[in-house]
Formats: sequence, C-alpha cells, structure tokens
Amino acid sequence: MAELVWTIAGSDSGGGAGVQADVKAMHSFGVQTCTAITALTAQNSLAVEEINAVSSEVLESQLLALEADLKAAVIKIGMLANSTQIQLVAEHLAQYKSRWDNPPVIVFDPVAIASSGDVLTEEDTLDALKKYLLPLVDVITPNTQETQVLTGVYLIGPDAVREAARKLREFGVKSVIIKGGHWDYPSGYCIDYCWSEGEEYWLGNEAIQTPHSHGTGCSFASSVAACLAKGYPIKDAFILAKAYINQGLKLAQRFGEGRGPLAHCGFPENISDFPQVIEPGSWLGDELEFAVSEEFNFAAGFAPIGEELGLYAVVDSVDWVEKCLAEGVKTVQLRIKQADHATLEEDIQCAITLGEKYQGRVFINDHWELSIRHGAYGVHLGQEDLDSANLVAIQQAGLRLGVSTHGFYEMLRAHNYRPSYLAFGAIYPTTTKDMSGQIQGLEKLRHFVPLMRETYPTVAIGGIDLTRAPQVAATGVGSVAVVRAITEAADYKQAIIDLKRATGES
Ligand SMILES: Cc1ncc(COP(=O)(O)OP(=O)(O)O)c(N)n1
Ligand SMILES: Cc1ncsc1CCOP(=O)(O)O
Ligand SMILES: [Mg+2]
Repeated sequence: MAELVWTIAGSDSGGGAGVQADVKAMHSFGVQTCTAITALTAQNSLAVEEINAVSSEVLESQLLALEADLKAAVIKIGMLANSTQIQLVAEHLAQYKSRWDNPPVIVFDPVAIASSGDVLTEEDTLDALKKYLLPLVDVITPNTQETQVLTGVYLIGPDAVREAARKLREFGVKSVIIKGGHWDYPSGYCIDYCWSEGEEYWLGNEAIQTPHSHGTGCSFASSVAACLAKGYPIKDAFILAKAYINQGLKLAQRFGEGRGPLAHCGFPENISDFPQVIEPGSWLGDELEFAVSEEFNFAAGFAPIGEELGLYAVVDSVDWVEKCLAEGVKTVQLRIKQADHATLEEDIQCAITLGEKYQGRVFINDHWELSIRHGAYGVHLGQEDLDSANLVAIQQAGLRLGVSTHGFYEMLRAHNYRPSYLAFGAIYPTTTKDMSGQIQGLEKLRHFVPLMRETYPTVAIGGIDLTRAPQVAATGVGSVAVVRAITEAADYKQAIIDLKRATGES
C-alpha cells in the first residue's frame, strides 16, 4: 500500500508551484497525496495577481475530513496565508502529534516569498509562525531569503548557515535543511545544508542555468516529505530531493511569457542529476573551509575488477575461504571481527595465498594494513573506515577497494572515492550483524542498481538466502553476498550450486 502524505498549501492557478507542484512531486516518489488548500492564488508565469485565503471554516473542514479517514505518515505545509491559519493548523498538528497512534512527521516549507518576488503571506505571520508552528516542525526547508527573514542571520558563509540552522532549532524545529539555490557561494555552485540529530550534511553541484525554476521550493519540500514517508532517513531524503530538483531544472520548459515551471519527471534515475556529497579536503570542502583532520589522506580511483563479482561468500575463517574457493566461488571475503584473534596475520596471509591458488578474488574485511603488507587482491571497508584507513596507501599498493553503503547518501559519498565495487545493504534483516534501522529492501535496491551499475560492479548483502536470491538478482545487481546461506546450510556444496543457479551465474 502506498504511504499517505498531506500537503497543506495554496493553489497556484498557473500550475507550477503550490499544491499543484506538491502533488506532482509526491506522485514521482510513489506516495498517495491528500490536500488541504489554504488559499486560491491567481497567478501565471509572470506574477501573483491575487491571493484569496480560504476562511478558517473552509480550511478546517478539509483537515477534519482528512483526519477522520486518511491519516498521514507525513504532513507537508507550504503557504499559510495569515496568522489565523497558522494558529488553526498548529492546533490540529498538536492534536495529531499527541493523539495519533503514529504521529505524523511535519515538514514545513516557509513560503514567505514566491520566486516571482511577490510576498505571499501577511506581515504579522512571522510571530505566529515562531510561536505556534515552529515548535511542532520536524523538518524545515527554507531558502536563503526565508532563512534570513526567520533568523535575522545574513548567509555570508558556511558558519553563518550553521548559525542560522542553530537559531531555527532554538524555535523548536528538529531538523533543518537550508536550500542554497539563491546563495551562489562558491560562485556558480549551488550548495545545500542539512542539520539533523547532531550531524551536518552538505551537498553541492554546479548551478543549473535556467529561468524556468518556478515551484522548486514546493517541489523540494514535497520530495523530502514523500521520501520520509517512504522510510528514507533524512540524509537520503535530502539527496533525493536535490537530485529531483536538478533533474526537473534540466528538463524545465517555458510555458507563458515568464518563468516556466520545474519539470516533474519521476524518481531520479540519472547519476548526473545527483549532487556531490561535500567532504573535508575536496575542492568544494576547501571552498567552504571545512576543517581537515591530520590523518586525512583522500584517494579516488581504485584498481578496477573488470567484471561483476558473482556469488560472493563472506566467511570468518581460512577453512571456509578454502571450502568456498574449492567449490568454484569466485569472490570470497575473509571477515574476522574478533579484536584478539591470535592468528589474524597468518590467516590473512593464508587466505591471500588460497585466492592465488584457486584464481579467486579474496577480499579482506577491515584489516587494510595487513592486506597491503601481504599483497591482498582487495580490501572491503565500511563508511566509518573511509575516515581512518590510509586510502592513498591502499590505492598505491594496487589493491581493489570495496565499500559498504546503506542508502543514497552513503552511496554518493562512496562514489567520491571511485572504489572498485559498491555494496548495498542490508537488503533484508539478518542475524549475522546488527543492521537495525539500515534495512533497505528490494524497492530501494531497484533504485540503487541502475544508478551505479554502469560505473561499478555492484553487490547486494544482508539476509539473502536461496528463496530470496532470484528476486535480488532480478534487480540487475551484479553480485549476491551471503554469510549464513552458505555457512549454515545443511550441505554447503549444494547451497553454492543452488545459489549460483538462482542468481543466474551457472
Ligand atoms: C560485500 C560486503 N558488503 C558489506 C559488508 C559490510 O562491511 P562493513 O560495513 O565494513 O561492516 P563489517 O563487515 O566490518 O561488519 C561486507 N563485509 N561485505
Ligand atoms: C556483513 C554484513 N553487512 C551487511 S549485512 C551483513 C551480514 C550478512 O549476513 P547474512 O548473509 O548471514 O544475512
Ligand atoms: Mg568492515
């Protein structure tokens, strides 16, 4: 069943912004949308001619109808025409938050100023917003101007952006996304910022030059809302919304004499529409004056593998490495997690030698220094390891690098390093490792694979067994990685034959 999202916003008769944009963007991400209209604006591509706020009764009748029967997972709020509407909506939201079994996530796009420059709200709304609405908001998505109006902070650089986000949190907002479409810092780039649960995320890409950008703010917030309803973490909702806007700006057309609307073209499927995850030490990171740690040793472009990895056995002993290689598994990982494993170096050395003997690809999990020392085929690293491992040394030693990713943000972060392969996980719940909160499912895997398979061999891992293997392989992923499906099989030799057949390898 599709997830339900409401938009409480104004109607744009020109069709480019407001609820019209919201419904299109939400549809692109596959959620069901309900609407509560706050105002009927008379506008076209040139200007907002008139704003007719609906009465409190009309607005409330819509909310009452929806709350009685169509409760939302996420509620996106756009234009609220006056302080009476702000209070009314806030009262309802407060009730939903306290009374619903599953309280809705509130995404607020503080539509203060339309892209044509017309002010869409009455002047006394600012105080009402701060007093009644902001304390209920989970995610706020202001643009540069709106941020400045709400916080009084002029966005002259990254520290000012952080300071503005801190001020917004003081109003009670939980997470903040500040859109950089009008920021132009560094010149010619569009930089966006997200703060959530103590973490900050920066995304950037070259600004897309088009006059046809009407409705980008509404569409961005609606994309975030839809992705949150779909269960994506905020960092993934952030990057997907950004990719959606980039895609829509590239394909936007003129309608009328003024600014045309953003194009709505479905779930973003082209890697070139995704922004860069900005990290310390990158060019954009330097431009934004990100602090670089002493251990920093960025490297990108690791030795290629040249083909898909096929059935991939992830095992915890040399004995299992040999058993899998001997049965014709072409990719095997030695994953020893005990810190005090007495024979660690010896085992790694043996696994590497076995890989050479059977002409298989043996990856070593975590232990990159020993992998370099003994000339492993490759190493597999997690996201955290990317901060601490000596990537330059791994690259210079010619080792292949596999990187774990859990979602779109991590996938785009890993892409900065141009590794030898990308792993997506965990696809299903697993007892092998605590992956709580990181289960991706098949639907997300279906989106990851086409984005990356032209550039990298791709691997799916987590909870995959013989019954699930065919549907995982059907996503087009190049490799299925398993632990228990081999090591806990009644007959591991038969399991290897069956898994290979189920994934189309033989
Ligand atoms: C093929 C493959 N994919 C993902 C992982 C997980 O690696 P990592 O994130 O480093 O976690 P640990 O395995 O170290 O717990 C993997 N090992 N192999
Ligand atoms: C190491 C790892 N990384 C993500 S899930 C996982 C474990 C997969 O094990 P299993 O195949 O037994 O579910
Ligand atoms: Mg690891």
